Amino acid sequence: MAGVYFVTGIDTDIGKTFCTGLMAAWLAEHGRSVITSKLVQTGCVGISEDILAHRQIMGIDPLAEDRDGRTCSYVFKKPCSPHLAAAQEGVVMDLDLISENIDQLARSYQTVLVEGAGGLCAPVTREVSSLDYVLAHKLPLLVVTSSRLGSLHHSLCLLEVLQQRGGTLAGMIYNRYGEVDREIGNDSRQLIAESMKKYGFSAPLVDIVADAGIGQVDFSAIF
Ligand SMILES: Nc1ncnc2c1ncn2[C@@H]1O[C@H](COP(=O)(O)OP(=O)(O)OP(=O)(O)O)[C@@H](O)[C@H]1O
Ligand SMILES: C[C@H](N)[C@H](N)CCCCCC(=O)O
Ligand SMILES: [Mg+2]
Repeated sequence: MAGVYFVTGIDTDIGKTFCTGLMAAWLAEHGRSVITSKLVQTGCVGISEDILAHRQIMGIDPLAEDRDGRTCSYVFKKPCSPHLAAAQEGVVMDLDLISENIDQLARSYQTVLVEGAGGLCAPVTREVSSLDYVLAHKLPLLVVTSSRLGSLHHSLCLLEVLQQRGGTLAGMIYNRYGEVDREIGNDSRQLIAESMKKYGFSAPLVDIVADAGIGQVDFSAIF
């Protein structure tokens, strides 16, 4: 399906950038025109480091849209939540500018994958969370979760809040990176799959192994 997807996660550092790059590479490999975007980047200067990582995984150079800031409207130096990083630099973010840039990308590409900052409920501004933004723009969600310890709690909270707030789940990605115990990893996956059903979500749950390359992934259940 074509369109704009919001890639979020159960937490920061969970593999959103890795999985976004892989999904974009997979879509391109399957003939789709695709671009990635980053809602807001913190922790670097210049071109968003997450966008650069997406391009590396996609095997392409940075695009004109990356250099002119259309794929990431705001980049802040402090490696923290966007609301604080922006305040530190005296910037008031214009969320309409962000969505105008995303809309513009969607006019030129079949699929736009927008990576969020942090987990789904993390703040973008002091008032607006990623989830608020996603619901306001009716964006389907691709949620990265993982087999690492602690993911069960975060995953079940996310599913509960998504059900309550009425979000659209297009897919869950089960990132096996950092898995230390196969039995725990398999059981957590099973429990997350059962919980998705319990909360009324029929979206696919797609596995990603550590260091997965394009030949080891299949996102056809999502796209
Ligand atoms: N399946 C994987 N195989 C190999 N490395 C991985 C995998 N998943 C994540 N990583 C690595 O783990 C680290 C954190 O992942 P990543 O940067 O994708 O997280 P993130 O959710 O995008 O974080 P942020 O909230 O900062 O955007 C990175 O070094 C990334 O390359
Ligand atoms: C700097 C870091 N890698 C992320 N890009 C920002 C994570 C914000 C998380 C906010 C929080 O949930 O406390
Ligand atoms: Mg990232």
